[in-house]
Amino acid sequence: MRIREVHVTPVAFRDPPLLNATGVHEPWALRTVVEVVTDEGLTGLGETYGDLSHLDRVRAAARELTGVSVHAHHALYARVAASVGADVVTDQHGLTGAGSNQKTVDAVFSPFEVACLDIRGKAAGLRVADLLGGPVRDAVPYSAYLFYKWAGHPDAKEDRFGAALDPDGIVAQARLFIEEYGFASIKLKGGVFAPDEEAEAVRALHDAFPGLPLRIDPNAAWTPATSIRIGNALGDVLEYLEDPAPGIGGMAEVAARVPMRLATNMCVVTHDHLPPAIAQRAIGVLLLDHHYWGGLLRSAQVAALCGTFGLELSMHSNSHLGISLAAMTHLAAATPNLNHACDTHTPWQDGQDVVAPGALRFTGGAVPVPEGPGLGVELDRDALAVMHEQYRTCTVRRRDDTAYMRSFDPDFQAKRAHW
Ligand SMILES: O=C([O-])C(=O)C[C@H](O)[C@@H](O)C(=O)[O-]
Repeated sequence: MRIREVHVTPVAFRDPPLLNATGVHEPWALRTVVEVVTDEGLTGLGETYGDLSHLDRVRAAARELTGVSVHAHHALYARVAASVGADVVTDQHGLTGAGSNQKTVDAVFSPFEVACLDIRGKAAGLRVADLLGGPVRDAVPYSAYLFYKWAGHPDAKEDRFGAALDPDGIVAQARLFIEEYGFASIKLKGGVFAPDEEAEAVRALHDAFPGLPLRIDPNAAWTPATSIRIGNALGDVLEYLEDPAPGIGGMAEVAARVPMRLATNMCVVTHDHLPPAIAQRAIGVLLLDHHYWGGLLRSAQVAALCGTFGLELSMHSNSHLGISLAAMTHLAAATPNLNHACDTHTPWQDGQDVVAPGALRFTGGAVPVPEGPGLGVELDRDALAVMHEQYRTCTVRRRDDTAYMRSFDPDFQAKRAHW
């Protein structure tokens, strides 16, 4: 079964004013939907980032894939690598990679690989989780992914989540998420306010939801010294501390002096980062992400490596749509050594999606593995057209830590602490 054509469609959906260490989420989140169509008329779906340089690379790769078998994983990878201008190399363990361009190639390859697995599942009447070795859990637990947040942009309609700018606001947001989705663990995106204020919010969550596993992720905005201080102050409360300080060296310094494991989706994001991170004992938990680890099969290889080296596993997310949620759920369901609830931005989509409703739902904070063959989700073409039109016409597409944030609150930058 060979690839006959590939459609690449950039889309935009409303993203609320969530705050993180680099600024505020755009009013629009950008994604790219990939449809791979075979000579037998089967279509597979993939989803990836929507920024322009990545989109250009995905489009260039798409043009090179006609005629490749959907079963030819390595040939597909080689074609994508060539389109990015990288040579495929095989290391002493037989693992293929793309040398110094590997991170770029892996990210471009991912949506095509997911789409081919979707097709292979549809052709065989099997779920993607079955193709990955079979699910070891029927439903995948996700965490309540909390953000400090403005109430809403003055130009946008008010959203139902309201503002969260202090511990009370964060606890109220958690309550909403838990009531609606049943989440049984909580992650707070930090790096926005002073570390001690954020630690106070974590304490408030601990008091409000005793027993629920908690994490905070300041996206490497803290120095190692601050990370060590906050890590020790929250030693009795955190399940893990995510990316407190920058770099493998910084993380290793912190890891040696705090009681909990450190997790990352920032300092270990490609194969080359694993040996130094393991040698320096910089991390205890890897946040897997098939969007940049090169799709589902390559992520499963990384998961196995983590098992070998005693690293625990969780899963990372950026703003995403249902195709990615389905892919993440199949991967997590078929990963025996996944130890922690996965991240997802799904609640922040607030119902906007390119997949038809019904196949993906949260129950008790978990998403049951979709039942249909392949990914088990269908494209909603009307929604795709609307979101593509939004992409074509939306104007503010870039994070701007000054102008856009000042449009919410002229004093915001002055209020930001320096750590
Ligand atoms: O560290 C993380 O979890 C992320 O990088 C996920 C997202 O990019 C998060 O920071 C966000 O959406 O602002």
